[in-house]
Amino acid sequence: MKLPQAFLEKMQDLLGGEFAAFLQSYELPRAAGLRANSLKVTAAKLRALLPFAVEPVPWCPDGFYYDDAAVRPAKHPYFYAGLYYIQEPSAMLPAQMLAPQPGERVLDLCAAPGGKSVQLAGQLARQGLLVANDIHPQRAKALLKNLERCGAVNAVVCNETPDRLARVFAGFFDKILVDAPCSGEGMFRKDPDMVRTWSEQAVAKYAAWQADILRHVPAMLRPGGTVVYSTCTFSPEENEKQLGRFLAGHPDFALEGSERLWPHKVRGEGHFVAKLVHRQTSGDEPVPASPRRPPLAPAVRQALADFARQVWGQADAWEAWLPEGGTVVERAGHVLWESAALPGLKGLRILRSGWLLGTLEKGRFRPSQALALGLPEPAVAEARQRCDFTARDEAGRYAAVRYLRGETVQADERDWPAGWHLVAVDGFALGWAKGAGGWLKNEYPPGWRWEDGEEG
Ligand SMILES: C[S@@+](CC[C@H](N)C(=O)[O-])C[C@H]1O[C@@H](n2cnc3c(N)ncnc32)[C@H](O)[C@@H]1O
Repeated sequence: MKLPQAFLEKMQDLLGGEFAAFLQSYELPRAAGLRANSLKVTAAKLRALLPFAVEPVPWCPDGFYYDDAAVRPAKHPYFYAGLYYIQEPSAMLPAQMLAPQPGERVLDLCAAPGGKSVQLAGQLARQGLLVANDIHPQRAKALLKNLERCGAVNAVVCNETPDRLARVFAGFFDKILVDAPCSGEGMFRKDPDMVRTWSEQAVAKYAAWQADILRHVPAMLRPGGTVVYSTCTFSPEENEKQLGRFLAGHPDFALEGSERLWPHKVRGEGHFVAKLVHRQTSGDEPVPASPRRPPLAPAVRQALADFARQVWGQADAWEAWLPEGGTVVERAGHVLWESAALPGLKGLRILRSGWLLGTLEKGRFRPSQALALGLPEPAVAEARQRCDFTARDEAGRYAAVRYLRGETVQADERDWPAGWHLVAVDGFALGWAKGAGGWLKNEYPPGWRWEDGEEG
């Protein structure tokens, strides 16, 4: 790989005697990883389920290496069921260092496409609140889909600038992750395009962007809160020097620790991660008040009850799936569960304010893809109207892939009752199908489908 001369000179200065080993790491294949989604499966269970070999990532208990020359984990029904997220192993460290606890309020400020957001949602275990934001509109859409696929029910997805977020979320978050845009020097092996766009001016430009993003972080943190700052680059201007300037301007913060992951020392790409804690100097400040949410209209409750009776045989089954600490609201035909902790979001660009359960069509409830993928395990197991696939044998796996492609549902030949059926693979929800005339109609949404032309 041809690397820019100015980059090599900088790295030689930075690494001294280790420079030769660092250069040699560019001759080695990059490390590929995936992480068990703890909202759906434990790492041990995933390892037992996967039809290919994986090895543990030392710094992340849910993380695994796989051989990307031999397997394509994104082409498996379990990926579509959200059992794992494909993530570069070093990128698993920032959320580990932030270590949110269930019930906390967490902001992922630069979140798309969402690897770390999904990890944070797993750590929160359906309790508390995750606000996942990205400034780029298309990337924010990808973030939403990844969070939905992984069943992150307590996540709010925004497409905002940090300063506009800070106006709404003053003193709100227990923990904030700033996975900053950067010059990507640590990704040269994974993404050779980053080499082409690298220049010393680019490093300076990113350093200025990062400072501008960091500037708004203290205002959103509660007194005594924690911030993790991470990049996938080596340049001190974007890492230690960046934080040095931040700390000089914010004496109420302290650096609790930092780590550099070097590709010649670990099985992973280059990363920098630092943890900053706010030294509580004043009492807790009041967090923004949540707006009162009107009670759900009786007609909406009835529509939910009719749907729940159809799928689970019980009208109140829907209340059991909901996470604690929130309410169901209806907005312009969209039925959502929202966290009670959420302040008023007026004026912000919000892609999703909570868990989209479904929509109302002519007074009837139509379940969303996010509902299927966010259902807790018992709700999947207890669904009476359910169509099961298995990925444990080739024929079953092929039938599941056909469903994911949006083709005719290849279910066993029984007389399928009318109404909604939850579709699952080996006990994990994939989506919905609808019974009509004894058959099942495929309701897997077009934007989620297994792409044509790809093997099953
Ligand atoms: C390194 S990537 C984030 C990767 C992500 N955390 C993950 O794990 O998938 C940086 C992201 O920051 C976003 N970004 C850039 N400037 C931003 C800003 N001022 N505010 C919020 N997001 C920003 C970019 O669109 C990009 O998606």
